[in-house]
Amino acid sequence: MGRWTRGRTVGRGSSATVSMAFSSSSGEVFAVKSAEMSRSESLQREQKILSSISSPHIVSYKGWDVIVDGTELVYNLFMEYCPCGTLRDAIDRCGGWLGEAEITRYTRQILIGLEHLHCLGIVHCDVKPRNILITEEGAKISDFGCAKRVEDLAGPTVGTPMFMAPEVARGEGQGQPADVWALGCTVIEMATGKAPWPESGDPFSVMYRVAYSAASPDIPSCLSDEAKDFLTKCLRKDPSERWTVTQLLKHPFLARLNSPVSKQCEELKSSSPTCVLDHGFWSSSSEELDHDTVDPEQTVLVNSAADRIGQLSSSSGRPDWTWKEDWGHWTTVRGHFDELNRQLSGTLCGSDGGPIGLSNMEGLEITVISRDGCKKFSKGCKYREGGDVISSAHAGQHGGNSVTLIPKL
Ligand SMILES: Nc1ncnc2c1ncn2[C@@H]1O[C@H](COP(=O)(O)OP(=O)(O)OP(=O)(O)O)[C@@H](O)[C@H]1O
Repeated sequence: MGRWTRGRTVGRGSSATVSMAFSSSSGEVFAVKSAEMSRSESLQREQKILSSISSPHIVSYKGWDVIVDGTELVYNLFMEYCPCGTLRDAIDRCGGWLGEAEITRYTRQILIGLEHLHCLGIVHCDVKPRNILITEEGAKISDFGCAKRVEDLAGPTVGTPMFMAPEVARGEGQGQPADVWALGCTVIEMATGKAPWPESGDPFSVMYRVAYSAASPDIPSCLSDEAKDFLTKCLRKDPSERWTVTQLLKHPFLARLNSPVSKQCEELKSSSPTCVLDHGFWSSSSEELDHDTVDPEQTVLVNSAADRIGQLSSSSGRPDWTWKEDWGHWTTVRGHFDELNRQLSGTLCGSDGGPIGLSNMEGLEITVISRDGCKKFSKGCKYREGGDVISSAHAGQHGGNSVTLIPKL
């Protein structure tokens, strides 16, 4: 990647921090996922997997490096920057659930990405809306920190309780059918705004229920018959009976790409707040995870033997679930962005390549580049809000060009 500059933090997970970044040599904007070298094992595993795959529906790999930060070595994984956030953010922006046409489109795109992975003998192991990124080209699978090759499936079980297939929750194995189950759960979250088992409480109860009860996730009644049938094929309890991604890509549900949103969902949507997409990508606030509670939608690492779920199951010999200590949380950038965007609309002027006036901004030095040509327009502009807030912005008065501001650190 050559010389590059770190920008605004756009997300934090349990293992790493993701920031925007900017290449000084090419002008390219990309994302960098960073972890201290001593805690970068999962990031390095992610690098190995991501560097071996290429699909329009998987986030693109751009390289890696190690840098010295003070006394620490930091491992960095570079990938394409996805400016529209995650699928969970998209659900929130649209008032809490998506219409069936959007669900169909995203589901097909996720399946295309999964088919590529599965053909290469890789299991993602943590498919969920928070790990699907949205770009202008649609949905892209991201976060390969839990991914495994089928020949290495013996390692610890990983995943997110509410999206775990029964065989995974029982500790019996985590093959490609587990990704299909998690895709079914993702469809449920797109349709209802909630992951399956919303009433089950803490993650241990969720996993116990998934593993040992006869219950299946509720199929949203607002979905069409084709969508419901698609879900039943994803959510078969026996992994050997679950459809494969290749079979699912041929399911009639996905042939209905231009179908109207089902009536009940349409009614629900029309009685909900206006879709905030109308107001621009970054105007809504995102959900912050509560650090003090264990969130069943958070990725967990499940080690060996039998304590916690064993307490719930009352019988011995059941698997023990050990959680990652460091839960991480989302960083909200949108409040800052809104302010930044307003200032930009008022102050940007000139045409492509011409001068840009940002004179009423003070504080952080920034570089302005266009998103289309990644061309530098101006250096040393000042941004009033302070901090390293920078994200993509739409500058209406700048010939309709989108511009990206990169902090000069
Ligand atoms: N390429 C990207 N472009 C834009 N934002 C991204 C990108 N990759 C990640 N993010 C943001 O950073 C957040 C954390 O990234 P990611 O899920 O990969 O981290 P993690 O540490 O592996 O998380 P987890 O706790 O699920 O293991 C994402 O949810 C998303 O909001």
